[in-house]
Order: sequence, then structure tokens, then C-alpha cells
Amino acid sequence: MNVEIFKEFRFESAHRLPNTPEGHKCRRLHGHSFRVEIHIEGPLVEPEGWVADFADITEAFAPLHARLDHRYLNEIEGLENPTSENLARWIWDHLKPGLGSLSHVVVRETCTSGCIYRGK
Ligand SMILES: Nc1nc2c(c(=O)[nH]1)N=C([C@H](O)[C@H](O)COP(=O)(O)OP(=O)(O)OP(=O)(O)O)CN2
Ligand SMILES: [Zn+2]
Repeated sequence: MNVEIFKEFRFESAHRLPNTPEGHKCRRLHGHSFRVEIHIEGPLVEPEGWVADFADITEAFAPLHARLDHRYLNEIEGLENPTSENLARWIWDHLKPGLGSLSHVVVRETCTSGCIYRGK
């Protein structure tokens, strides 16, 4: 039986979307309180009765959190156009090699908008 678990992280960052049309509000520099969910899926491990320790997800995400928190996202290699979609894919690409059970990444840019990325 496979079970999915997740851990949510938060970071504050600035960005702008350089490929939006002239006059688009997101072309201007602005910031968000981003929320990211990292979901992993796998069988229940006994006797712990869990898929993995939540702390394992925290440890895996920590280096990325350090790269994203209180940063200008456009300056990060691979995030020159930091849409929610590109950010979710960037997080996936950096996490998946060390976290094989990763099932999807959720990025919430605002309270009402975000992205779910399930890999290629
Ligand atoms: N598909 C995408 N569309 C937009 C993205 C994105 O990453 N992917 N990003 C933005 C902007 O960054 C913007 O900050 C967030 O957009 P939006 O939801 O329009 O923000 P608002 O809070 O202003 O929206 P309300 O209309 O007030 O709900 C734009 N589009
Ligand atoms: Zn934005």
C-alpha cells in the first residue's frame, strides 16, 4: 500500500516576469510569501508506521530553501523567468536526484494562485 505525505515550506522572495507584455503588472519587481509543498509517495515502513520521517523532507529541501529565501529569484541560475511553473520545475529538478520518492511539487505564489508539477 502506497501512501503520500507532504511537508510545507515558506519563503519570502522578490521576482519579476520579464517575458510578460509591456505594462503587465508582473513585469514590475514585486514580492511574494511563497509556499511550497513537497510530496513524497511510498509504502509504509514498519515498525515506524510512516513513509519517511517528515524531517527527511526538511533536510532535503533545506539547501534549496537557503537559495530561495529572501532572494531576487531572477538572479538564480535556471530561474531567470521565475513563474510558478518554472519554480516548481526547478525545485523538482534539484530535489528528485536525492529524493527518489518525490511525487509532486506544489508552489503557491499567492493565496489564490499556484502550480502543481509532477515531473516530466
Ligand atoms: N501561469 C502563471 N500566471 C501568472 C504567474 C505565474 O507564475 N504563472 N505569475 C503572475 C505574477 O507573479 C503575480 O504576482 C501573481 O498573479 P495573480 O494571481 O494574478 O496575482 P494577484 O494576487 O494580483 O491576483 P488577483 O487577481 O488579485 O487574485 C501572474 N500570472
Ligand atoms: Zn509574482
